[in-house]
Amino acid sequence: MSRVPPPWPPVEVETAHRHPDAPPPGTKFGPHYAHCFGCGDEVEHGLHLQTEAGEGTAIHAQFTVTEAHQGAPGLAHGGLLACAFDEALGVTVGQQLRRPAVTGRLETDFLAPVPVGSTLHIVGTLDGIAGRKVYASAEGRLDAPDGPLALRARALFVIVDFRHFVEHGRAEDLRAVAENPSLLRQSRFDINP
Ligand SMILES: CCCCCCCCCCCCCC(=O)SCCNC(=O)CCNC(=O)[C@H](O)C(C)(C)COP(=O)(O)OP(=O)(O)OC[C@H]1O[C@@H](n2cnc3c(N)ncnc32)[C@H](O)[C@@H]1OP(=O)(O)O
Repeated sequence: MSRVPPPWPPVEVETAHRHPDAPPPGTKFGPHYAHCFGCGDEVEHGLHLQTEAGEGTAIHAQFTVTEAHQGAPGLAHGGLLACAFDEALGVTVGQQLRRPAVTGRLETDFLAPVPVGSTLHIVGTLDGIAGRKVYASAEGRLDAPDGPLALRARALFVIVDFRHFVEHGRAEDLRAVAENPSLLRQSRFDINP
């Protein structure tokens, strides 16, 4: 079977520039929502993905695979690894463009097994923008920023209005955030960037 992926981005795009207010390289982001499975600090067995701004549109992310993340004995579950890329790419789009966006499509190439105890180092970047469609991709390496390549991912994010979250979120969770806004750990996006 050929491992040559189809052309990327799949449509004609404009260059995606980092927003003038995007945090400078080296800025650590911390979780965006306490109960986010990808980064939340109140999710006991979540990924606790750590993210930091890189150069240009890059975001650097990492997480350590624990026993709670297994699929096969001693190996990370593939869906959890895809989740880490969804989160890392979501932060790439959200922080570098300063626009709310959701994943429309995510594809992942699993190139090498990822054992429990290893730390996955992910770098995500923006690849282009076409209207509301934002294309981004990432690579994940084992145990060091220049370690063996274990995964690649490509994603389409679709820019949405904030109403998306209010209209679709479960009422009791929205209420909990309204009562305790610090559950959203980061300041809101510019609505009109
Ligand atoms: C302060 C800063 C804080 C930062 C914090 C960051 C936190 C980040 C946390 C991250 C957490 C992790 C992130 C998460 O977990 S996000 C959660 C997971 N994702 C979702 O729940 C999204 C569910 N889907 C939807 O809500 C809708 O389908 C959306 C909104 C995506 C589009 O519905 P909408 O009705 O609005 O628009 P549209 O249908 O006209 O589509 C628009 C365009 O897009 C194209 N299209 C759509 N889908 C696909 C597809 N599959 N393949 C190819 N193309 C696709 C479509 O053809 C069209 O193109 P065109 O016809 O215009 O050419």
